[in-house]
Amino acid sequence: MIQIENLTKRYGAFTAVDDITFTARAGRVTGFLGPNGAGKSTAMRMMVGLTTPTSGTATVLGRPYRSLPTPSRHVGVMLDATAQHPGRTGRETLFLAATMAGLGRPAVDAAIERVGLTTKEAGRRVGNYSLGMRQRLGLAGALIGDPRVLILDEPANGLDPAGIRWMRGLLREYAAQGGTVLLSSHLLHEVEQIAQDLVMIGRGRIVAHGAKDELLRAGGTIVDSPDRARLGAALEVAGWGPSARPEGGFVVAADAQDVARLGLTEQLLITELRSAGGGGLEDMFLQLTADDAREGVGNAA
Ligand SMILES: Nc1ncnc2c1ncn2[C@@H]1O[C@H](COP(=O)(O)OP(=O)(O)OP(=O)(O)O)[C@@H](O)[C@H]1O
Repeated sequence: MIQIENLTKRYGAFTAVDDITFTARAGRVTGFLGPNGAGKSTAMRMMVGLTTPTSGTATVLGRPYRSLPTPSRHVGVMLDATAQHPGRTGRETLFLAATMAGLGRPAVDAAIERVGLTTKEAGRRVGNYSLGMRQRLGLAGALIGDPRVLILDEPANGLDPAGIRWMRGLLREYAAQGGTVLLSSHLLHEVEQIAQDLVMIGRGRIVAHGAKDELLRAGGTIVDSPDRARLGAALEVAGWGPSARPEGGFVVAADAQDVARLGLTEQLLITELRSAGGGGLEDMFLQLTADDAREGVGNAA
């Protein structure tokens, strides 16, 4: 479990992370989502003791990361997959990580196998790796000590669709066995498929968090009928704040079942009824972060 309480980081007058509080639970994959510059990396660096918070606390398995004995046996961390030494082979890189964790060659072999690098690839210099291979190597490094918590900054970056599917399987299985996974991304659809819980951050602040399914439901329901005028009026009366979609029909803040029931009572033929789903969440995400996207602005000098 990772517990973040009122965590804040200021650089001079600029607040990179602004009083965030959330918990990433064991047995779940938590997606940490936000546009570029939202404060995800800064928050993650504070979680693993690389950046000192201005105020607030971050604990992993009930303790500050820095006070964990042999941290990599408890928490697997991948913050920047491009930071690995280009002159070392993948195997050498992992051997160093294993040694620091007090482990030997079998742990290296197991990690290489777990992330699907071939023996030949593991023997190549990291400088010649593709970004996707570096991500796999980074993940192998994070997993080497068989930790109960994983903290991964943009782990899907550079992976092709097959690679993303593979990683999704690996992380879901890891969580299903009781592990805690916190992973960041600026791409909603990437996280949406992996995570069960979401924490959305914009301009250093949490703008929404909770179970993904609940947030998706909050994205609303799409409904349409050949008698749109009457449908619109009925939805309005029901108080579900219908908004007309350019492609036809309405998005409403209600469950599909409630909307279907309304159709029945009002004797309206419903020809489309579905969750706004990922689209709804994407809209919500963009709306929530629209004022907060800070691409190229607000950085402390
Ligand atoms: N050492 C620092 N000094 C000053 N500003 C910093 C420092 N580190 C980060 N920042 C600023 O804090 C803000 C948040 O950065 P951070 O890297 O945490 O965002 P992010 O959400 O991880 O973004 P991305 O998706 O682009 O990686 C940015 O505006 C960044 O420029």
